[in-house]
Amino acid sequence: MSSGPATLTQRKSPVRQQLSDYLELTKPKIAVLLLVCVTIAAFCASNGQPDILKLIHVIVGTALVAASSCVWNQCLEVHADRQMNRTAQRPIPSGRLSRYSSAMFGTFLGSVGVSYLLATVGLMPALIGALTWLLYVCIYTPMKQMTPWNTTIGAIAGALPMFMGWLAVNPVLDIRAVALFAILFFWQFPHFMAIAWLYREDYAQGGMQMWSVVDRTGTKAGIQAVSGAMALLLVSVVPGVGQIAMGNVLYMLLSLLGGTFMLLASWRFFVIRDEKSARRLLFASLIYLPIQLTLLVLLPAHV
Ligand code: HEM
Ligand SMILES: CC(C)=CCC/C(C)=C/CC/C(C)=C/COP(=O)(O)OP(=O)(O)O
Repeated sequence: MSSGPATLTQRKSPVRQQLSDYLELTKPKIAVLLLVCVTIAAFCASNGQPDILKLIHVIVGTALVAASSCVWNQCLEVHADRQMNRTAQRPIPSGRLSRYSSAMFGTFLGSVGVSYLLATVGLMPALIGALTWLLYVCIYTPMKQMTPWNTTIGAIAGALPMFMGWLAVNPVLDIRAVALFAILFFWQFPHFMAIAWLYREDYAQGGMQMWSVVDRTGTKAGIQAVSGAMALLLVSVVPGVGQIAMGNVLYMLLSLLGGTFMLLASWRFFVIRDEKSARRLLFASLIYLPIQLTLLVLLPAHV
């Protein structure tokens, strides 16, 4: 006799389920792109030749601290996450993991991560890692319930790991380091405004004060996306300035092209504001960033 759909679907063993729940808590997809950014920053800071051991250390340390911050973010947002379709099935709100064990896991990852950075790549990357953790967990996370300006703070936390990658291999931040930070900072506005629009009902349900919630017409989210994309276009050209070389000219031209592509997708979203234009903008943002980062490593001759 058939015992129903449970026999048809492959269930994970309890141990595998727990492991995948702990992994899910760390938001691994965001972490991967963040670690690509850290790697690019280390390449740019060392004219394409980073000390490989230091690079590995900063990647491992940043991964641990970023994972910890994501775990703690979810420990603090259980009630809101339970109200939102997108997040209700996460390990803590769904009851698969307890808040206590998750908090212990997050604390463990964070302490090991900061100590590891301190021991392997020095004070500054460790300090920025700890500061980023505090900004994301203690300021951005509660701010989401208070004001739409939360995204600006979240974007600072999202962009600071660029400095961690840079400082792991070069003690001096220069204009290119600031440009890398600015590229990642401004990129987050089109990236997130598309998401904020797509999930506006969810965010409202969870009490999150996003621009798409406080202004239900979507005009303000659209303006934030377009303004972010404009600033992104401008700052993305900066790393090519400084030398008249073939690579630099090509870098600037391709950056202008990529920036225009992001600006057009943001503008289209601002004007149309429907599901399709928002999905396209989100997709464009996820394609644009790795390409722009690759250009940064390959093309400009560094002064
Ligand atoms: C204000 C800052 C940011 C906010 C509020 C934000 C929010 C989000 C949200 C809610 C999603 C899930 C969308 C979905 O489920 O359809 C997402 C996806 C994603 N974000 Fe962000 N993000 C921010 C910054 C960043 C940064 C700094 C990175 C990495 C450099 C990043 C990388 C990604 C990636 C790779 C995805 C797609 C992964 C997936 O499908 O789950 N984000 N972001
Ligand atoms: C080194 C270190 C500590 C790095 C951490 C930086 C980090 C994880 C940046 C991500 C940026 C960000 C605001 C993501 C969205 O979180 P969200 O809470 O809005 O997403 P959610 O609604 O899906 O939970």
